[in-house]
Amino acid sequence: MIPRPVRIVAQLSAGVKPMTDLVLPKIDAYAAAYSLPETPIRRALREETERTMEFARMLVGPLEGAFLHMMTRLVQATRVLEIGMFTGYSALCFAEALPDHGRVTTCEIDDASAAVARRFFAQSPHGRKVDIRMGPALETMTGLTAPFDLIFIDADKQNYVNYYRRSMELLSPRGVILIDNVLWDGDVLLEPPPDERTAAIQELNRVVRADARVSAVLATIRDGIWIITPTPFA
Ligand SMILES: C[S@@+](CC[C@H](N)C(=O)[O-])C[C@H]1O[C@@H](n2cnc3c(N)ncnc32)[C@H](O)[C@@H]1O
Repeated sequence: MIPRPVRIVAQLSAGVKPMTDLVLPKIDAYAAAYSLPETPIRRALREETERTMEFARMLVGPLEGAFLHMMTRLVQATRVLEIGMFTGYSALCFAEALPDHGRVTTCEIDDASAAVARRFFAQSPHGRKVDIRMGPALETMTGLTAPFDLIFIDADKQNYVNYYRRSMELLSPRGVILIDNVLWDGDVLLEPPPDERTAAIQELNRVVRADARVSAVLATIRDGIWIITPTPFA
């Protein structure tokens, strides 16, 4: 068990900060209400996370969760890689969308978060599809073999460019990379960047924009999500 101060530093390094809402909460709630519904087990996980965990806002929530579920189906994924599991909400979104033989490999460094995730995965018929890899995600990614159909990057911002580069090596030719928080609460507009994490996200956005191997859309869902396919813009 990682001691609590270390755990807090780990979570802070994931890039938590008090978010304002780029999208009005009532608009987000409206969009979520008209989208794929949140399953009862995910709702219970979200509510427990909000009650018991610091930085519960790291969890993607119902609307982005519906988006992740839809993307998993659109690319007909069987192998999903997630960088940054937290209490397992987004991992469950993927698992629920995968066929029976599908698998989510998810990376996490915080034992307390993983303990919550394991408890909820055990209650879900889809939980057996989730393979948790504890430890620094870059090290885990080094040991993984391609191809993954969908890769979701949602961990420490300072490593975003490294995660993106390794993801491009692991991605299936028909796959998609999704990267979360790439508007960083609007701070991507600030020049000079106020801190290292903002600078890291600005750098990632420049790297993706300049990458001639991919087509990419920076979608303004929640805190901004890159949708990237390994197909050059013709
Ligand atoms: C934004 S949260 C993930 C939220 C999750 N995707 C969800 O929607 O429920 C980021 C997570 O990444 C983890 N993390 C931070 N640095 C990491 C690293 N180097 N390797 C693996 N996990 C890391 C943190 O402990 C945290 O739980």
